[in-house]
Amino acid sequence: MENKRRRVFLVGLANQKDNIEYELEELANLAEANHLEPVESFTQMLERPNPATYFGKGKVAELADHAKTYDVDMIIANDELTPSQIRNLEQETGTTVVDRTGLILDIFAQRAQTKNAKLQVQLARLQYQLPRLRTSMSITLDQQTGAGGGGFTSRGAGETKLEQSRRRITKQMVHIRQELADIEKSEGTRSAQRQHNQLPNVALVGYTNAGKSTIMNQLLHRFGVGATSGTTKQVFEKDMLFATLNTTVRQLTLPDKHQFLLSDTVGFVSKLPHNLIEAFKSTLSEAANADLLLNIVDISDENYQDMIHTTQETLAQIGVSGRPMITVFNKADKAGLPFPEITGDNTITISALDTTSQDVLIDLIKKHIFKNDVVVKLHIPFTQGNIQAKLAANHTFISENFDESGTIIEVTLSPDEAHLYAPFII
Ligand SMILES: Nc1nc2c(ncn2[C@@H]2O[C@H](COP(=O)(O)OP(=O)(O)OP(=O)(O)O)[C@@H](O)[C@H]2O)c(=O)[nH]1
Ligand SMILES: [Mg+2]
Repeated sequence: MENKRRRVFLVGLANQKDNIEYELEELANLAEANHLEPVESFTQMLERPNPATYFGKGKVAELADHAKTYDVDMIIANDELTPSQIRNLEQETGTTVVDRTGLILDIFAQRAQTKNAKLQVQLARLQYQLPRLRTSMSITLDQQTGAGGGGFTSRGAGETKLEQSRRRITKQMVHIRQELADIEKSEGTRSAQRQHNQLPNVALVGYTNAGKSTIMNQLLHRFGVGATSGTTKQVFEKDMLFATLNTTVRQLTLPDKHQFLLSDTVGFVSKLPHNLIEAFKSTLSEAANADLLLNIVDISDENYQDMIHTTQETLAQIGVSGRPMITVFNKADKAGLPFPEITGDNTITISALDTTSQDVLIDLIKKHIFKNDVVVKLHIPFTQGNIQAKLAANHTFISENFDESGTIIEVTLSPDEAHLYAPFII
């Protein structure tokens, strides 16, 4: 019976503000990503969670009944619960209770590949576990076996043992923070180099599974380092939640020699755990520092409006606000919508795999990041051939003529470059 998936009951509170149907659908997807089988859901209209039992008193009894009727192995709550809410609910229902945060942390733990991502997830998990050491029947979901219970069952442990566990976890957290700081130091150097490079920075952000990595790969394939020889390194893309956990930054060079940096980032989901956001802050700084955000939206998903809302909320949570943004409605092929199509200044509908879509997207990106570029005429004396060579390496000239003392070049420059070459402008 090793492959039998555990049956879970999804429970949540509905209020005026949130769209509970969508959130429960999301929760079901998260559960499935964790190899669990959602069998039923249960909601209560309640503006605020009951501090002791999450649901109101009468509802808890009803929930206990339902849990028996449906013979579930686990109850999953749509919000992050306090340690005592988990304990009380488990007592009254006789069933293991896991919350949304625990579920998301477990998915992240499964997905983490790089050392950085592994450390970040581990830190977030430890932070989550620390106040819950004694409270849950089973905090970790054992992915391999799909069996109930896991590493952190310290219920009934003596006080000293609990103290020991707390101390061990705190020590581990200090250690991980140190390791992360070391990694960041070396990466910080890299990003400082990039800043020196002064290339515009464009970041792909958005809901998980929207197609961010696919777009990144398509553009890398055409304009990335090694594109001409077909040796571009690709990022991981897959039809699953949270395929990407670490940020990848790459340089793109367009046929007109314009260059910019493109970064692929971790996807969002509503109520992304606070601990994860904290742990992933340095990873997400790429988006925070971007000159332009591309908000990738899966237009073929009927909940796409909620997903846009989730992305906006998460960006605000990580402190990204007021950045120029293009909304990219992706997967138009799947949605049966015409593509590519531009609406206004900053909305575009595309299919990631379609070359024309990619071209139109690139043009729109260029309009934003190179909008302050100016066309100038330069007179470069023959004695300064090195300057002309440098310009030619990074620009396509609009025109090139000669007089008796030098070359007259018409070219598009960024404001910084225009400043740099000011002595030659005629
Ligand atoms: N039909 C269709 N499928 C697409 C398109 N773009 C991406 N996909 C598919 O959508 C799935 C998810 O794509 P990813 O690029 O991994 O999505 P992501 O936004 O990077 O997801 P996370 O890393 O989990 O946040 C993959 O199976 C892609 O092949 C598209 O334009 N049309
Ligand atoms: Mg991805």
